[in-house]
Amino acid sequence: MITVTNARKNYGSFAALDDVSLEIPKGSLTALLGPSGSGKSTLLRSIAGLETLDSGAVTIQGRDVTDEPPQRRGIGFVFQHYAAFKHMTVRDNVAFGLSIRKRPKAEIDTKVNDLLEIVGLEGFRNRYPAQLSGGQRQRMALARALAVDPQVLLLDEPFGALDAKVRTDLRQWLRRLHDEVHVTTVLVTHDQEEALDVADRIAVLDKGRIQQVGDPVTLYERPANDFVMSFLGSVSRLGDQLVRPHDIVIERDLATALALDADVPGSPGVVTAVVERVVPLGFEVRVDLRTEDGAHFAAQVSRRDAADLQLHAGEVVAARAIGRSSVVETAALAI
Ligand SMILES: Nc1ncnc2c1ncn2[C@@H]1O[C@H](COP(=O)(O)OP(=O)(O)OP(=O)(O)O)[C@@H](O)[C@H]1O
Repeated sequence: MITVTNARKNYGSFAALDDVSLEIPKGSLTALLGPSGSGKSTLLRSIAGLETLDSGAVTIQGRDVTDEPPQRRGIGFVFQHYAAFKHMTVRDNVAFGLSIRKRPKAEIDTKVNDLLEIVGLEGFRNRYPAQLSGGQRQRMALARALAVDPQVLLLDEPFGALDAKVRTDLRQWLRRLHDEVHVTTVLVTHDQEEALDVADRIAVLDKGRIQQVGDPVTLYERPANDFVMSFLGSVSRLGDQLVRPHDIVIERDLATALALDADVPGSPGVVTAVVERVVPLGFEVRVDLRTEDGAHFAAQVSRRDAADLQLHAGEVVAARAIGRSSVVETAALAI
């Protein structure tokens, strides 16, 4: 387990970490998720010992490491842009940490072979970093970080510089790797889909503060505040409520919508709006809407519902939200 207690870090008068406390369970894959400048990297680097906290404490597996240098914290670190030794082969790059610790050659060979297999680079051991793709370089970086059996693996946007397809492949690969090696892993990302996809737990940061910590389902279904809700997925604003575009049911009968609305306590009520666009998104259809007072929002419905409803631009609809994180229903009124 990693604990961070009351961590503060200021740059001048700017608080990059503003009293952050966090527990990262042993063996978990925890994502630090937040927008640019929210303090994710500062928090990760403080766990690594690459930043010194102004106040607060960090423990790793029960040991207070607040005043320990990075090399004594038992961590492996992978950055967005991996600084590989260009003149060394993949094998030597992965072996580096073991070689400087003067491990016996046979042990190094076995370990490096195992790691290259785990990261799927067995056939690349004699190549140089320049002869690898970006994704392969990041996998080499992970093998190198894992070589010294770290207690904790810290990843700062490790796939941030890669294109979308490689990113998606690598995050699924990282999840499988984690299930295999079980090393406590902390992943910094600004990509909510990446966090929801790979992490067991997500800590959402904004303005140097933790907004919520929980498993992906809890954060998505029961966000602690509007910031978390908006950051973890698209939202529509209906009246003064935030709702997920998915949580919208469209009917063509306004009277039914009003009757349903009356049954739901806490509903923000029926909002009438004009359909602006009907956008096919593959499995689903997004319906862009505009309320009478000019506010834009979107509903997302299944292709089948969209086909049944035969919605067209220009029609007046009535949107109904029954709760910020529960089902929202929209009734359409043909004109
Ligand atoms: N060495 C520094 N000197 C001054 N300000 C800094 C320094 N390092 C970080 N900051 C500031 O602290 C804030 C938090 O930075 P941090 O890198 O932790 O954010 P982040 O959430 O990781 O953002 P990003 O996703 O853009 O990397 C930012 O506003 C940044 O400008």
